[in-house]
Amino acid sequence: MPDTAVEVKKVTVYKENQKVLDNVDFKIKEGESYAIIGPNGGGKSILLKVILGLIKPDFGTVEIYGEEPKKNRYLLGYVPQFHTFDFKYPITVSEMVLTGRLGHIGGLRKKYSASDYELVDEALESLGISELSSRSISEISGGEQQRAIIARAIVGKPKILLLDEPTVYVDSPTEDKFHDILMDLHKKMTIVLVTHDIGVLSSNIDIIACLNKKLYTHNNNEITDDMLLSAYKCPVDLIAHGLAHRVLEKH
Ligand SMILES: Nc1ncnc2c1ncn2[C@@H]1O[C@H](COP(=O)(O)OP(=O)(O)OP(=O)(O)O)[C@@H](O)[C@H]1O
Repeated sequence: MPDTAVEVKKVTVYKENQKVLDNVDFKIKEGESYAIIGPNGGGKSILLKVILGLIKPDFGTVEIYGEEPKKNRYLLGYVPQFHTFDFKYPITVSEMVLTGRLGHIGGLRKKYSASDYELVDEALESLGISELSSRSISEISGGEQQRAIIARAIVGKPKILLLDEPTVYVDSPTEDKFHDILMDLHKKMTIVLVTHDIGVLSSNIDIIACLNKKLYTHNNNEITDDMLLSAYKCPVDLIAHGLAHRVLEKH
């Protein structure tokens, strides 16, 4: 298997005649943790969907371990934005996590096997929520729901985990624990993280990029003034815990 996990080659995407990604070009090596920050509407969620193969670029290509995303989709785990989940749905935490195995039960079987249930137990344990397995998803806290979503994404044993704003709705003490969880997952898989929250971007993130239609990065974990100025189009100072950015000067 090639050691480049994700390769985004000169990708341009239009939505309603507007360019939302402009010639975005980068590689993520196997085992790297890659964070993408940027202003609202900058194209972060679209980029994740392009990597997942859910949106086909108008120009350019994406490769997951050298193949088009559709072919290697099973290597990807996806944690969508929290608000896309309906937590009023009457199922337990383990039933919700089990749905993450759906894409992996192929052929005529179409039934979960004992190993699917074992993988659910393993995922719940790695997220520290084993004791919640038989609780209803509507009756656990927001931070616990967030972990359940991540457990659902990793139960398919992905090699690459894509997370879209995983700390939204998570308070600061929970966020500290979330950070540990993220670093633990990073030992096992490549991480691609979209976030507004600079608190998550510790020194453990390998590469940080700013996205506002175009992608700006120095291929290291520094956020420099020129990256911010290019992406946010105004002088900004990123601050931790929730706020996307603080504008320093009138713009
Ligand atoms: N289905 C769609 N049809 C038309 N425009 C869309 C569609 N989806 C997204 N867009 C537009 O594409 C741009 C990028 O959207 P995207 O959701 O990727 O931004 P984002 O960086 O994830 O923003 P946020 O930080 O607010 O979540 C936005 O201007 C958005 O309005």
